[in-house]
This record gives sequence, structure tokens and C-alpha cells, in this order.
Amino acid sequence: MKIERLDKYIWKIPKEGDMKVDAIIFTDAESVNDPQFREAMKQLMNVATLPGIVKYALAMPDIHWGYGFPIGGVAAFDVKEGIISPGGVGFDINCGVRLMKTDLTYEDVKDRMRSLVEAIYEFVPAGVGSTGDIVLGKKGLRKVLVEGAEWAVKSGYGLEEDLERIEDGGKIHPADPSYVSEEAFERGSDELGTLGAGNHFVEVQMVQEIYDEELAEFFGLEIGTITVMIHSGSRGFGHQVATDYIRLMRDNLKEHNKNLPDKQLINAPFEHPLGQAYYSAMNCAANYAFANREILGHLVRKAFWKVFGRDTRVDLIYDVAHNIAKVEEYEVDGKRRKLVVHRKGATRSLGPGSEKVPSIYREVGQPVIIPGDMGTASYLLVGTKKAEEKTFGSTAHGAGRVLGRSAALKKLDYREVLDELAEKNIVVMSKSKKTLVEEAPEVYKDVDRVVQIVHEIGISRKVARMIPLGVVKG
Ligand SMILES: Nc1nc2c(ncn2[C@@H]2O[C@H](COP(=O)(O)O)[C@@H](O)[C@H]2O)c(=O)[nH]1
Ligand SMILES: [Mn+2]
Ligand SMILES: [Mn+2]
Repeated sequence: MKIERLDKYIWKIPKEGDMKVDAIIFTDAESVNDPQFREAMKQLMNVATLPGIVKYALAMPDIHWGYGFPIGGVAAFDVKEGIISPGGVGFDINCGVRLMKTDLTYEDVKDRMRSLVEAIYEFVPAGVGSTGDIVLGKKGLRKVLVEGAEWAVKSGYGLEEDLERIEDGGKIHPADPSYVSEEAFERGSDELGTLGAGNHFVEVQMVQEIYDEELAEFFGLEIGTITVMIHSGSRGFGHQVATDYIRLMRDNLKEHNKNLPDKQLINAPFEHPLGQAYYSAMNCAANYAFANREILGHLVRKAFWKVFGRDTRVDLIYDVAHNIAKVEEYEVDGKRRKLVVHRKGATRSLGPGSEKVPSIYREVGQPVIIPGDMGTASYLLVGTKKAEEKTFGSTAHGAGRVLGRSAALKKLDYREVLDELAEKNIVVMSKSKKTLVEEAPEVYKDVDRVVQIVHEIGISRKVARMIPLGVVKG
């Protein structure tokens, strides 16, 4: 594998073999020399062989190995000649993050963090296979799949004003539930308003550093402001949609997929009926996830109200998807083109003026939320025009994993992880001891490094850094 350095943080793997385009990687020298990074690069080179890929296959600095496509990867395909791939979206369709800000300061919460974390733990169902209070039949669930977060608000789980603070208004089209299997309906019936396990979390944070005073003021953030971040997705519903369509594409598109370098890259031509069916079913799962995070936001508000009183404000700043494929238009080599942009572990990052940015944020650009880990920090940034020009409007989605789950269990000890968090005064509650070890701060890359790279390259701009005070993990 030949890797050329183009700039301080930009690398290129020139096309070779069946690659149709180059691979471009945004990262630092330290990552390039890591053997695990090579595994993810092999996957990126495989993505570059897929039909209709446009311009380049991209890696964000949080890149790491994933199912077929690497996590932290972005690939755009021509709508006419290109494909759509479930592996390019991920099993947790529309996994994403939301950031809410409160009118509380560190002084208000510092002596009540344990009660607050306990209240969140009480209100938010979490853990493997957890179920919630909302149980829907097929008719009810169909509405969720079409209406997304709007369904949650109409049903009393959220506020009308939240909707313009969610990517695409929390509702994506086309989303036709007739493309969704019985099994997915079954799995989705009682998991709305649940966090899930592992990497999913609710985290109470404090703004600890501000990089852009004007933007921070615009978002209502000051040093000491208490924020809350929620990370979850489409639960078993999205997983089933992905599973169903991987099988359908494997069984029905044998000829089309016969030369794949990796069978996990299974895909359908975007315009093929199966490509269109997956696109629609995937959007149903995306809407399920938007509704899920809206309900989780409502449950977190209730937890704050229980501890700090009903007049406490917990306002949504923004909610982003980081596992999704979307039809978007970008200028490529001087020509406007309609593309199916796959962001698998990547955040959309649209600049000021973009019509896809809600009007309340259009003058500053789309809010970008990058979580780090439960012991270090997370960030609020804004999208940029440069991202629209260079990365199909994309940036990083997290710090990115460096240690696999089983390696973490071998290397780290539950008691030590707890002690490390306690030393930093971070209150943590988790459904499982194993999860806490698998998700220890050490398993993730240094988020400060990742964010500095996307900031310096200019594909998003730092606004504020938040540190964790209390975490609920699935
Ligand atoms: N602030 C926190 N960030 C966390 C925590 N656990 C994981 N993470 C970060 O989230 C991203 C999401 O990635 P995904 O691909 O698993 O969806 C991950 O890369 C980490 O950087 C946490 O408890 N708190
Ligand atoms: Mn997820
Ligand atoms: Mn995620």
C-alpha cells in the first residue's frame, strides 16, 4: 500500500488495481504509522472499487475498521451509475448524537451530580435489549417510520421547537414502511425511548473551554454552562433493516456483486428496485432513530426537572445523524452533481448559507457534535464551506476506537476504570460492568487530536469543549 503525504494532515493512497478513485485520508503521522490503521485503509481501498464512486473515498481522522466500509469513512456515488450499500451506512442506521444546554451552571449541579445521574438512570431505559414504556402496534409504528421526531412531539415526548434543531427536521423522505419486514416491526415495537448498550450514553457535561466567543454566545454557552449529550440510534429496528437488505442484496443481486473484494460491501445499484427499497427502509429506520432520540431527550428533561425543579430549561442545540446515506448535491470538478453520500461514522458539516441548514443556524453553519469518551471531553463545532468543497459536507463523528472490545477486557480492569473516573469526579452508572470496561476512555483515540485535525484542515470549526461530569451507559 503506497501512502503519499499531501499536507500536514492530508494523505493519499493513489488508485491501484480495481480502485476507480484515489483514497484521501485526513489524519496525523502518528495514526498513519499504526498497524490497525492499515486494516481500515485496506477497507477504504475496497470502497474505492465500487461502481459509480465519485472523486475519492474519504477517511476522517476517527477512521477505524468496520463492517465492510470503515467507520469514519465517507463515499459519494453518482445517483445514476452508483450504488447504495447497507455496509456503508452501518447496522445502527442513523446512530447519532444530540446536544442540549441547560440554564444551570457547575455551581448549581456540583453537589447534586449523584442524584442527577441516578434520576437519568431511573428515567432512561438502558442496556442490551432494554424496552421502554411505549409499545406500538404496526399502525402506530408505521406513523413513527414516516413522521420521525414529529411523531414524538405530537405524542407528548418533546417540544415543537426541537424539530428545527434536528438534522432534516427529524423526518426524512422517501420512507415507505411497506419496504420494512415483519421482523423489523416486531423488534421495533417496544424499543422506542431506549438508549441501548455499549457505546450509547447520556452524559452530563460542563463547558470547560471556548474557542469562538461569538459563536459560543450565539449558542448560549459560557464556561461553566451545563450541557447534556445523548448518543443512540435505531436500536433493533435499524439492525433488522440492515440485516434484511444485506440478505436480499446477496440473494438477488449475485451477478452485480460477483467481483466484490469483500462480501461485506454487498450493494445494489441505487436506481435498481432493491436499491430504492433499501433507501426507503433505511429512511424509515432513520426516522425511528430521530423519534428515539427525541423521546430520550424528553426523559432526560424529566430527570433534570425531578432534581432541579420543573422550571429548569433543557434546550436542544442540535441533533445529528452519523450513520446514514443521503442524496445531496455537490459541485464536483466544476459540475453540480446529485450524489448518494454514505457517511458511516461521519457527521454532516454544512457551512453558513447552506439551504439544508435550518434557518435559525444558517448564518453560522450547521452545529457539529463530536463526542470523545466518558473520561476526557466532547466538542461542539460548526460546519464549513470548505467541507462542502472537500468532503461532500462531512467531518469526524467521534474520537474513534483504537482498542477492540475483547482487547479492552483483557487489558483493563473494572475497578481501575471506576477509580480513574472517580478521581476526575465523574459519576458513572452502567447497566453492565463489562460495558464500562469495553468503553473505558483508553479504548478511544485522543479526541482533542481528532478535533484539532478537522479544525485545522477547516472541515469544521471548534466552538466549545465540554468535559464529562456524569455518565449513564447502557
Ligand atoms: N463523551 C462520550 N463519548 C463517547 C462515549 N462512548 C463513546 N464515545 C464517543 O462516541 C463516538 C461514537 O461512535 P460510534 O461509532 O460508536 O457511534 C465514539 O467514537 C467515541 O469517541 C461516552 O461515554 N462519552
Ligand atoms: Mn449506535
Ligand atoms: Mn454512533
